[in-house]
Amino acid sequence: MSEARGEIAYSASFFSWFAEEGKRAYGEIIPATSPDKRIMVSKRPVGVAAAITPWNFPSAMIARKVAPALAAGCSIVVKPSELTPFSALALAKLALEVGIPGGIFNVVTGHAKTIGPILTGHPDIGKFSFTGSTAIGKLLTAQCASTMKRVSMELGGNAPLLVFDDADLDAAVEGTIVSKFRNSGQTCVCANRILVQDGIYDRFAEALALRVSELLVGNGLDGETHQGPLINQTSKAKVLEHIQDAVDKGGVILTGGSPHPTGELFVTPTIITGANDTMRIAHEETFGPVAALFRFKSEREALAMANATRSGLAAYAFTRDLDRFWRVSEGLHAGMIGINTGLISSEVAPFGGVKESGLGREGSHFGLDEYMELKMVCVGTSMSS
Ligand SMILES: NC(=O)c1ccc[n+]([C@@H]2O[C@H](COP(=O)([O-])OP(=O)(O)OC[C@H]3O[C@@H](n4cnc5c(N)ncnc54)[C@H](O)[C@@H]3O)[C@@H](O)[C@H]2O)c1
Ligand SMILES: O=CCCC(=O)O
Repeated sequence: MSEARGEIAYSASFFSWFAEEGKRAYGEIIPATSPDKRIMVSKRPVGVAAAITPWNFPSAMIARKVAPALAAGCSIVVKPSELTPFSALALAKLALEVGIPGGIFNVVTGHAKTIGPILTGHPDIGKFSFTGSTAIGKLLTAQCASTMKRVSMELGGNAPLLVFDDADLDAAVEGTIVSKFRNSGQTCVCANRILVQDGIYDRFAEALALRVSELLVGNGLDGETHQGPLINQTSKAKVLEHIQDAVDKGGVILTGGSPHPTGELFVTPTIITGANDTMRIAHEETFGPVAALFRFKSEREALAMANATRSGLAAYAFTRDLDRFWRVSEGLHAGMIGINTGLISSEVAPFGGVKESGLGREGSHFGLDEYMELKMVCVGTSMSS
């Protein structure tokens, strides 16, 4: 319940922010190369936008697209995940109630493979924005090519979280909990690989395992609960497979490691030490409450391990060394870097990835540009200055 309340406040923040930012969609006057010309650039709405969104954060992932689309002057059609259609319908109903005219914010629920090609292939749709898995993102990007739509892709991650010997241990433990266990490990920016330097590894593992074993797993409607269920059986099976695979390849479970008795979709928050590169958890997004701890010796080795992935959404590092902060934040290949924090998302900051984690940004003034085109007007004039 507390996560859900947080998500709704987060969703609302995008509407407030973009409602203001729409006022600042300024163009430019550019000095021309000859005295008898004037050059004006304005920002225009890209036209009808379409979006397909995932089940995790079923309101916020829609708000991050609809708010800038409306601020830019676009109407939008959203197809939410079939697992969470009601959040989208509730948002559309609220839009009507606050006076947004019918037909501006539209929701279509139904069969993804039927609706998808219409949204990606319709010539009257100027912009397609997707949040979801990398595999589906690639498919939909290819579909958009036929009409050369503007595309935004917010895709999967495999975030590294680096803990250096000089880190504040308590801050690193708390930051890891926030990053790894938010929404029971089901966020695209969740730390997926925890890389810990040799000198602090054992102390960090012990302190993290203690804190994680104290997390309260239970019915999400109980106010005190920290960890709720996974979305479905497929997701739970994948999480348990990652745990088993890690154990088979030499990993040691410090806490958790099994389903949780609360209900059939629950997994006990898990810490695994001795993680290595042969494990599935090193290469695949786990999307569940499992933290695998890899060991490294040098900063150079840590950066090489962190960047050895085709994903590039978020990355985190815990250090108190100022020079290291600069080297690491510049050396990590990700669209978003958290230094000494596990929580990086907000409506004012650009959210998005590099490499196969996607294209484009949501939030901030960059997020508004995703729904606007530049139009240049070059004017001939008899005035020479
Ligand atoms: N980068 C981000 O901002 C961000 C945010 C949230 C989630 N994600 C990613 O989303 C994934 C989890 O969400 P998911 O399981 O819903 O992802 P998913 O890719 O399975 O589904 C996302 C959406 O695509 C639709 N879809 C599936 N197949 C389709 C097809 N063939 N044609 C058209 N639409 C299709 C689904 O119905 C759903 O609405 C994770 O990989 C996570 O990292 C990324
Ligand atoms: O799951 C991805 C979105 C979570 C966030 O906005 O921080």
